[in-house]
Amino acid sequence: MKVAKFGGSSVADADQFRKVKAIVGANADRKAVVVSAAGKSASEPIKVTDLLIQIEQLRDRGQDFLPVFNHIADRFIGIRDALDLNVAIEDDLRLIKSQIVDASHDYLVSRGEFLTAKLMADFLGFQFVDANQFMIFSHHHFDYAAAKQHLLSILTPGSRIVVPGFYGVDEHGKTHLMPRGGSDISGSILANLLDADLYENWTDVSGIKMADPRIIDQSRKINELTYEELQELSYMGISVFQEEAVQPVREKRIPIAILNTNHPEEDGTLVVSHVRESAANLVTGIAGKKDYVIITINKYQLSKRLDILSQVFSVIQRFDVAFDYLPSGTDAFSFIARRGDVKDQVGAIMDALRNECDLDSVELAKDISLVAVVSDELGKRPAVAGKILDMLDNSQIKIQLVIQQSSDIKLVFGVANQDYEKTIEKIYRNVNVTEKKLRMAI
Ligand SMILES: Nc1ncnc2c1ncn2[C@@H]1O[C@H](COP(=O)(O)OP(=O)(O)O)[C@@H](O)[C@H]1O
Ligand SMILES: N[C@@H](CC(=O)OP(=O)(O)O)C(=O)O
Repeated sequence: MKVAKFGGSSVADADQFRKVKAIVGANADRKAVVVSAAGKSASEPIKVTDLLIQIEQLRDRGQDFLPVFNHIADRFIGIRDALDLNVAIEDDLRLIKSQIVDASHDYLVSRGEFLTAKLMADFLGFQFVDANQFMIFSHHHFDYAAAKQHLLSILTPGSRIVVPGFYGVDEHGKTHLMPRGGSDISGSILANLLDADLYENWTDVSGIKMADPRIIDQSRKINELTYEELQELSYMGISVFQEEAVQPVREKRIPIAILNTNHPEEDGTLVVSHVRESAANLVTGIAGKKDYVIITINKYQLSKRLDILSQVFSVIQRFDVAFDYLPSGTDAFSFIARRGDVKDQVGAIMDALRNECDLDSVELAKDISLVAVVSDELGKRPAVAGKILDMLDNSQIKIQLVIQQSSDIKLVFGVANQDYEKTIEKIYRNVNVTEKKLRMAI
């Protein structure tokens, strides 16, 4: 059997619902469907999830949230009426409206998936199974054993189900929201629980492109890639698949197919444990994110000074800042974090490091982008990394740092924010032009 997850863009309006029905109806193996909340469409510039977040913000500021709520309600009633469904969605909307004043963040923001799944279940003629009946989290970890037991008690032989993505329930019976993009995780967990043969992830692009299609027009599609490569690309910013959604299917070696709801006839991307020789490229994908800050700590023979390292870490711990990378050398190490995670604490962190730690110097670099080149080949053939560095060396882009972990499949460059798009473009064009030459040279 297959688990099919449809993203926000695939369920944004009645026309998209019809496409989903055609896809699901085309293969009887599609027995479990997971949906996100209605997303952006030509006439709807804001995802329902973001509208729900707006409601929460307005509520917390004591402002009127009803116009935003009414807009959401009209969207769902509009889809219901356009599809001629019998679901009494007004009852659900009335209940949600009455709960807004006291609702938790997780409960309120999860309602988009709940309402979308209710409509989709009716439209497909499938059983609606609420995620709070079996997506059980215990102390922030997913409880596979309990979840499977609950799910099996709900399913009847031959049942076909629709499940809302993005949330589950915690050990206290409260709604547990996953990170943004979390319906991908729900689908992956469901595929694991049901031992699916395939996890289909339906979105608005025909597979994963080698580089962000918003930067590289007509970017080449990745036909096959490994779970590990996908995880690295997702971590580094491709929004098409949530990073934490890889592990549940990887564990059971369930392949993932990334497919296009608007063009179901097109081949997508297949994610597997091992890529066929004929499908492998020297560089699988390029991804990145803007707006990092880098704090570099310098101290003579730092690698031998555990006392100093512990002073530094106690400062970092006090500010409770998540970091993405921690490259180190003999006399220095850098602490690389997203600007959003550091917020406005950078000045205070720098002061604390200078005042409380016995360092030679502390440096700060802001407005840095990280660009990652991901490929299984990097681990196998280190010369590929050298060739890519050569290419950038000739391109007038100032590389501020390079990170390659030993057995890694990823090479990360730090560049100024203003060089972000140019760096991706340079690597993309050069890799494509020289792929054949590189193959011969190595
Ligand atoms: N390398 C890439 N390949 C394909 N899509 C990408 C890539 N990087 C970023 N994207 C973006 O990811 C989007 C799909 O993800 P998302 O918006 O989460 O879809 P959905 O609404 O289906 O969940 C695409 O529209 C595309 O703009
Ligand atoms: N609706 C949630 C969860 C999700 O997975 O959405 P999407 O499939 O549209 O990325 C979000 O916007 O984060």
